Amino acid sequence: MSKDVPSVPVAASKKMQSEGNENEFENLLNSVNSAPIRSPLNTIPDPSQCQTEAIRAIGSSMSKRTGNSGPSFEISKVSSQVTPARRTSSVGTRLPLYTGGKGGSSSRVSRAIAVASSEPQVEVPCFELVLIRVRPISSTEHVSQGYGRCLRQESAQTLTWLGHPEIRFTFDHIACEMISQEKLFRVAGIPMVDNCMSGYNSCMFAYGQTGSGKTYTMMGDIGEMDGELNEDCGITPRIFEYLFTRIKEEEENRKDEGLLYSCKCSFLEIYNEQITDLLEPSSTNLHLREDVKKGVYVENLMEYTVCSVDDVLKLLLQGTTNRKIAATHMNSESSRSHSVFTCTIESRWENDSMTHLRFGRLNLVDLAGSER
Ligand SMILES: Nc1ncnc2c1ncn2[C@@H]1O[C@H](COP(=O)(O)OP(=O)(O)OP(=O)(O)O)[C@@H](O)[C@H]1O
Repeated sequence: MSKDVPSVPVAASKKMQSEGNENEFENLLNSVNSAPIRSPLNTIPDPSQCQTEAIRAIGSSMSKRTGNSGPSFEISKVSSQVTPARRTSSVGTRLPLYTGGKGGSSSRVSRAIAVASSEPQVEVPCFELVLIRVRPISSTEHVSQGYGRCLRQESAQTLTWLGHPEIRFTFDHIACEMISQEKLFRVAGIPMVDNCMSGYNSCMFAYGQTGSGKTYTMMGDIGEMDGELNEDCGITPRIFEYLFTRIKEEEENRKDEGLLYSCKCSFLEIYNEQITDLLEPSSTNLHLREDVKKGVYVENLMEYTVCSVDDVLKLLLQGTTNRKIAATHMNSESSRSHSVFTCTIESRWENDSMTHLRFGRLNLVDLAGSER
C-alpha cells in the first residue's frame, strides 16, 4: 500500500512557554496582597480527558522520515508560566518537575520556576502540551501518486509507524485525521485564551514538514459567511472569536469594578533571518531589541488595537496576503517564512481604591515547513 517518499510529512503545532505579568498601578507597594486570585494555570485539560470519539476510533497513520506518504501529524505544545508582580522580574533557576511522557518522543512538562530576586522566592508554574494532528491523505496523494497510510494510532497518546521495524511514539495527545477545526480549538485553544485573560502569557506554534497542515491548523479558511466563521477556519480566528466573547462577559460581570480590556495585535514574518511587518510590508529588516521593562521586542513593529473578531480577521487577511509563499514539491502554496501573530491583552479595573492592571500575551506561530 505504501510507497516511499523522500521527505517527512509532519506538522506540529505548539502552544508553549508563556510568561504573564500582572502589574498594579499606583499603590504598587500593596499590590501583591490586593491582587485578585487568578484562575489556576492548568485550566488546560489533561489530554487524556480530551479524547473524542474520532480520536479513539481512528487507526490513522502518518509518515516518518524514511517512510511512506500518508497523513501528516501535528504537535501542539502548550505551556504557560507566570511571573508575579513586575517588581520580581528576574527569573532564576528553572526547576523541572516532569510529569508523564515516559519513554515517548515527547513529554508533557509541568515546571516550576523559581524567581530569583531579593524578595521571597515565588514559584512560577509552567505548563506545556505537545499535540500531534494527523492530516488525511489528499486524493492526489492517494489516487495519482498511490501513497497509503503508514501509521496506526494505538491510543489517544500512542502512534505506531508501520516501517521495518515498527516504531512506537508517545505524545501528550494525538488528534486523528478526522478531528474538526472546532474540536481542536476546544482542546488546545480555549485553555490558552483563559490563561491569557488570567494574565499568563501563552504561545502555540505549529511545526512540521511542508504540506503537513500547519497553516491549515493555525489559520485555515479565514473568511466569514453570514457573519459566522467558516467551518474550515483554523485555531487563530476561533481564538479571537472566543476571546472577545469572554471579554464581553467579563466586562459585564465586573461592571462594578469598571473592568475594561484592551487588545493590541501585531503580525510579523521571519524570512531569511529578516523580520518584516506583515501589516506594513515596506517595514522590513526590523531589529530585535531587549529592554529591561519590555523584555525582548521587535523595534518599530506596528501594533493595532482590535475590538472585535472582525478587526482581527482583517489583520489576518492582510498579513497572510503579504506572507511569502512558493510551491514545493509537496505543497503548491507553501509558506516559506515563519509568521508570528501576537496579541497583548491588557485589563484594568478598580478595587479597594486602587487601579489594577494585568497583561497577558498570546503568540500564535506558524513555522515555515521543512522539505527535508
Ligand atoms: N486536517 C486537514 N484536513 C484537510 N485538509 C488538510 C488538513 N491539513 C492540511 N490540509 C490541506 O493540505 C494542504 C497543505 O496544508 P498546509 O498548507 O496547511 O501545509 P503547511 O504545513 O502549512 O505547509 P508549508 O509548510 O509548506 O506551508 C492544504 O491544501 C490544506 O488545505
